[in-house]
Formats: sequence, C-alpha cells, structure tokens
Amino acid sequence: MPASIIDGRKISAAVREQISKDTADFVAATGVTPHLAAVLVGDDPASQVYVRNKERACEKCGLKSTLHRLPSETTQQQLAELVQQLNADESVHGILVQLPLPEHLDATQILDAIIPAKDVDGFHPENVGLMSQGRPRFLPCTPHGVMKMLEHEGIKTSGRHAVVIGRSDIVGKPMAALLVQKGADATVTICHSRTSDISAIARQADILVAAVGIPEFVKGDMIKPGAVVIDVGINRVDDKLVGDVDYSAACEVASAITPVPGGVGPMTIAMLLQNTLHAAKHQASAL
Ligand SMILES: NC(=O)C1=CN([C@@H]2O[C@H](COP(=O)(O)OP(=O)(O)OC[C@H]3O[C@@H](n4cnc5c(N)ncnc54)[C@H](OP(=O)(O)O)[C@@H]3O)[C@@H](O)[C@H]2O)C=CC1
Ligand SMILES: Nc1nc(=O)c2c([nH]1)NC[C@@H]1CN(c3ccc(C(=O)N[C@@H](CCC(=O)O)C(=O)O)cc3)C=[N+]21
Repeated sequence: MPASIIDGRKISAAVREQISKDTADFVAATGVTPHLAAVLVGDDPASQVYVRNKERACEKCGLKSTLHRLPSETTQQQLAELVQQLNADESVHGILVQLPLPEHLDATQILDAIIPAKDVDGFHPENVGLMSQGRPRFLPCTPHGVMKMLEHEGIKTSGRHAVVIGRSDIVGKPMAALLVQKGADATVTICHSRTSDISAIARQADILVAAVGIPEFVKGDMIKPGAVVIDVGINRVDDKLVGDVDYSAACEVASAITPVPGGVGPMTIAMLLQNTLHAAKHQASAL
C-alpha cells in the first residue's frame, strides 16, 4: 500500500486558525498586537521568499510584522546595532535574523545578541539549554513543527527508534532533543557526514527524519517498510523544490511521508507565529 501523505499545509492551517483566535483574544484583552521584526541582510532569493511568506502569514493571523532589509555590505557592528535597537523596542516582541547571513558576518555573535525573551527562533543558548532540560521557553520552529505534525497524525514516538540524519543547530540537534525528551520518549540515533553505513542505520528507523540539504539523499532502500518518513530538506533543483528524500521511491516503502513542498515548511512558519504570540504574552505579563 502506498504511503499516506502527511499534509503540512492542512495541519499548519489548523494551527494558524487557533493562533488567529488566540491572537484576537490577546489583542482584545491587552490592546497589544504581537509584533515580529524580521531582519534580512543581502538579496538571497530563497531568503526573500521565506521572509515574504512569514510576513504574509503574520498578517493573516492578525500579528504585526516589520521587515528590516539591510544591504549585503552591512557590517557586523551595523547589524549588531539594529539587534540592540530591536531588543530595546518595547513594541517588538519577536526578532528573527534570517539565515544564512553573508559570509563576512559572524552569525553566532548576532544570534547570541538577541535577548532570549524575543528569540522566537529558539536559537539563543539560554533557550537551547532550557529546551534540553525539558523546560522549554521557545522551541525551534522546524523541529517543533515536526513534533506537531506527528502528534496531529496520531503517530506515536514512545519506545520507537527515531533516526535523524543531520546534526545542525537549527534542525538536526534540536529535532533529536525533542524526540528523546520525556513525553516523546523515542530512542534516537543521530547521523551526520562522518557516520559509517548510514543506510544500515536509517533502515532501523521507525521514524526517519532527513535534514541533510542534499536532494533525494534518502533512497527507497534506506527505509524500513512501514516507517514514517519526515523530509525536512528544501532544495531548489532546476527551479523546482526537492526534498532530501527520493519521494516516489519512499512512497512505495513508507507508511506515511511528508511531501516537499507542502510538508514541514508550512509548519515551520506556523510555529514561528505561535512563538511570537507566546513572546508577546510573556512580555505583556512582565509589565
Ligand atoms: N522545512 C523547513 O522549514 C526547513 C528546511 N531546511 C532544510 O533542511 C535541510 C537541512 O538544513 P540544515 O540543518 O540547516 O543544514 P546544514 O547544512 O546546516 O546541516 C546538514 C547536516 O547534514 C549532514 N550531512 C551532510 N552531508 C551528509 C552526508 N553525505 N551524509 C550524512 N550526513 C550529511 C551534515 O553533517 P556534518 O555536521 O558532519 O557536516 C549536517 O549535520 C536543508 O535542505 C534546508 O534547506 C532548513 C530549515 C528549515
Ligand atoms: N532565522 C531563521 N529561521 C528560520 O526558520 C529559517 C532561516 N533563518 N533560514 C532559512 C530556513 C528555511 N526555512 C523555511 C521556512 C519555510 C519554508 C516553507 O514555507 N516552505 C514551503 C515552500 C516555500 C517555497 O515555495 O519556496 C513548503 O515547503 O511548502 C521553507 C523553509 C526557515 N528557515
């Protein structure tokens, strides 16, 4: 039987509908509109698309968003100054600095400068630490979106073997952290570019998460029959979006799979809105 398709657009629409309601309630109760400030340095075309999608999603859910565009020659100090200004601006609840930054800029230093209370990406070391201790403040949007999808589909993780391919700070590592935490209770293996015999490990997965950044890296024979396959990859090939999984081959083997586009991507944006609302609620109650 071919795999069932996990529809990220549909699930994210349901999540966004709830966010719209919660936002309207919050605005009615406080007079404050949750506000995301996005910072885009340079003119990378993919980043432009993502940032526009985020702005549109904010607007639809009743959140305010402002985009700060900086030229690619921006210096470290200029960018750091903008972050400081947004940190100090009480009307801004969430700050997102779109990655990747141009090569001459030190992304770690910039991300560390965002005050943890406005770090809606969940990248600040304080928020990473809180997540890994199981007392989260902001969860990183993509892994959180994946957990929401699994939950929505009634896919249980407890006691199952999850294999995550990729160990980046924004996807692979936090994905593994969420799957292994108490409550999710998966047994987790993390693979990366130095892992030997990745195929053999991937084939043991009940839940296989691909976050590699290589188009169609995961072949059909790397998937255990009946496994759930989550494709985080977004690769532009000949003007088309392709995931990190060979989708048509995987459909023949897996029990359920996320498509690209229309899978994890829309969930990432929904979780960003949720974090921005959460940030506004916290900042309002701290006044
Ligand atoms: N859907 C969404 O919302 C999002 C999608 N993405 C997409 O997800 C993918 C991954 O993103 P990101 O984590 O930022 O990417 P990175 O490039 O930061 O990380 C890729 C990871 O894959 C590993 N890797 C690379 N080559 C191999 C290989 N041959 N075998 C095994 N492992 C390998 C790397 O290993 P090592 O550490 O050893 O180098 C690294 O850990 C990309 O396609 C990106 O576009 C990203 C963010 C959000
Ligand atoms: N500070 C920061 N935070 C991020 O969360 C962040 C980032 N930088 N840099 C880039 C990656 C990538 N990312 C995506 C978000 C949405 C889609 C998305 O909506 N994708 C649609 C298609 C979009 C299209 O058509 O290109 C889909 O998969 O259906 C994809 C990728 C967030 N990232």
